[in-house]
Amino acid sequence: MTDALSPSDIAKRASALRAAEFVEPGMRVGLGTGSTAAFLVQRLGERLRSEGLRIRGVPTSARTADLAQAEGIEVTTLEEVGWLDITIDGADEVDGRLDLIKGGGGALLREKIVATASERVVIIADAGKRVGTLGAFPLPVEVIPFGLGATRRLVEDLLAGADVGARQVELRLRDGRPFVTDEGNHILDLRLERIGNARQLSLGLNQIPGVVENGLFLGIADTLVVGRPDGGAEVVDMSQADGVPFAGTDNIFTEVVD
Ligand SMILES: O=C(CO)[C@H](O)[C@H](O)COP(=O)(O)O
Repeated sequence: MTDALSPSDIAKRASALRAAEFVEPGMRVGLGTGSTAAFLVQRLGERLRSEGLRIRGVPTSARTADLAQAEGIEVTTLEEVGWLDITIDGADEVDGRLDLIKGGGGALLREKIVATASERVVIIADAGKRVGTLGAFPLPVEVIPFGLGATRRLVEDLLAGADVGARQVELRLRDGRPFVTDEGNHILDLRLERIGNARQLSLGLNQIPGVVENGLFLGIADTLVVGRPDGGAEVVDMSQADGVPFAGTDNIFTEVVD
């Protein structure tokens, strides 16, 4: 029922509906996590019922797995299918190079594994997720519970020497207790003034023992579908930029769909 949705949810849904058109019969599909990805899973369920669309879905979280199963989608594992034809997922921030911050929903580890094991990665979002520069959204970092205090201190030390300006490291809580990911880990949210060199920061974080993965998705997304509150969507495709992932926005092919 579109009428009951907020303008932002209508835009999220519009992006998901457009991206669902990229899914073809027989595909192995990575299914993202979050409210935008939930619209995608629902749409794929509708296509299954109306067109008999048969796909194999690899969910990036337990909640997406539950939703996909409820929609009648065949749920499998990355081990089972080996590689994916397409992954469609949301994001917390997207910049002009289609670099992302993800992990607001705490699923960044599986999301990054699934996305990097995909021929094509399509990001679905409302316009509010588009930014000039990544970094206003707190950067999630997944850490194992063992030695959490020491890992946190090493993360703080890294940030002290990085081009991030003022910084704060927070352990993500849920109901007053540390948030636990599907992999049994915790999340540190890094509130940063800026992300000077995203690639360097990502590499530095991942070198710290105890850090499992961080929410910077650099050079991973191929296509961005931005939904609008009027129900239309814009497709921004990096594959049209001569395969150069960091060519900047000038070379990016943009298609507006109403
Ligand atoms: O990265 C994610 C989960 O880990 C989500 O894709 C991201 O948080 C966006 O969520 P939503 O679609 O609800 O705005």
